Amino acid sequence: MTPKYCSTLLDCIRSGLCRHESGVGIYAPDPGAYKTFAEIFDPIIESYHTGFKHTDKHPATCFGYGSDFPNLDPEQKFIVSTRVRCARSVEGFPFNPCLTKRNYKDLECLIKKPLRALCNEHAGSYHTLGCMDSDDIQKLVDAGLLFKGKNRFLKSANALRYWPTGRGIFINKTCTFVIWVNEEDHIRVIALEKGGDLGRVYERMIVGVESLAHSLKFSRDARLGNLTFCPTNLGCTIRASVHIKLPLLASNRRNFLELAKKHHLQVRGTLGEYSQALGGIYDISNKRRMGLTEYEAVAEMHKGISALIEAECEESRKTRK
Ligand SMILES: Nc1ncnc2c1ncn2[C@@H]1O[C@H](COP(=O)(O)OP(=O)(O)OP(=O)(O)O)[C@@H](O)[C@H]1O
Ligand SMILES: NC(=[NH2+])NCCC[C@H](N)C(=O)O
Repeated sequence: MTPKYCSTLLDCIRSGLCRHESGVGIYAPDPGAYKTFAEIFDPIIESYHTGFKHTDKHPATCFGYGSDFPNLDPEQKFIVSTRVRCARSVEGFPFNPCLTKRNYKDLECLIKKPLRALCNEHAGSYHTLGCMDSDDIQKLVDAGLLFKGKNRFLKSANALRYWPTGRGIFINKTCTFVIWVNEEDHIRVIALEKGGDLGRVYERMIVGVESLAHSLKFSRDARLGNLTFCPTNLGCTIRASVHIKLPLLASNRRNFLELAKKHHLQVRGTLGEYSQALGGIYDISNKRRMGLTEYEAVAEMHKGISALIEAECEESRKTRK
């Protein structure tokens, strides 16, 4: 059992036991679980975040500068939109399965406070899920701005208790910066926009998460980096993605996935994890988040997406010959 919250191994693996289609199938009910059940978590972490061994230590935070990343698709031929997100947990609170109704309310209150101080392009408003109109919720979900409520993996992990208590979304005026509260993680900081200007989107996310860090203390482990509910999000927690059309490359699915894997990229469908590609639009992002700084994770994605675009252009040259 974990020291403070008495979480058991069953609490960790419940989602994998219930959902055999799981890719990972394990969550940490509280931060202590990563140490108490290291024997089961470490090999999973090592296999997901290729290259991060159980003897490795995650590096210190280094965001670097977005301006180092040139627009991935200046002619707007391939990329529909770009999004970068990171996750944070508030120190002193466990993760979803151990949170009480009171904890959810307290967390929401704590997180809401610094949001009022966000200014300029980050300025916006917070909406608590329980007070939102169902049509408005659906519109935000359809626009890819809000989490889908009933995620079967989260449900089987006991992570949807007291829903919608304490859950909510902060949105800026241009819908290019959002913060999710108490969904899978306590906090998800997300920046997104149309086109392929990864540097600009990343910079917007950095300013957002750094503003929150002025007033909130995040859970961090000396070896694992930022602590998150799912082991796939530990470390720098960054997922930098593009919605992209690569019709020639994607027509040979095996080669497409192999090339993506070579660049440590993950391919998802248009509507997120476990969805299908609609109209040939894929969600492609960096896969690993441990053993790399934030900057290195974004750089890995930038390099990989550039390589995929180059391969698509090469296919196009071949078909023209
Ligand atoms: N590049 C992108 N442009 C626009 N929308 C995006 C992009 N990438 C992801 N999205 C949208 O973000 C939403 C959330 O996606 P998804 O749940 O797959 O990933 P996530 O929020 O990063 O978290 P997790 O990896 O924990 O699932 C979806 O609606 C998806 O369509
Ligand atoms: N959103 C996430 N944490 N995704 C990664 C894992 C999702 C799910 N638990 C699985 O094992 O497939």
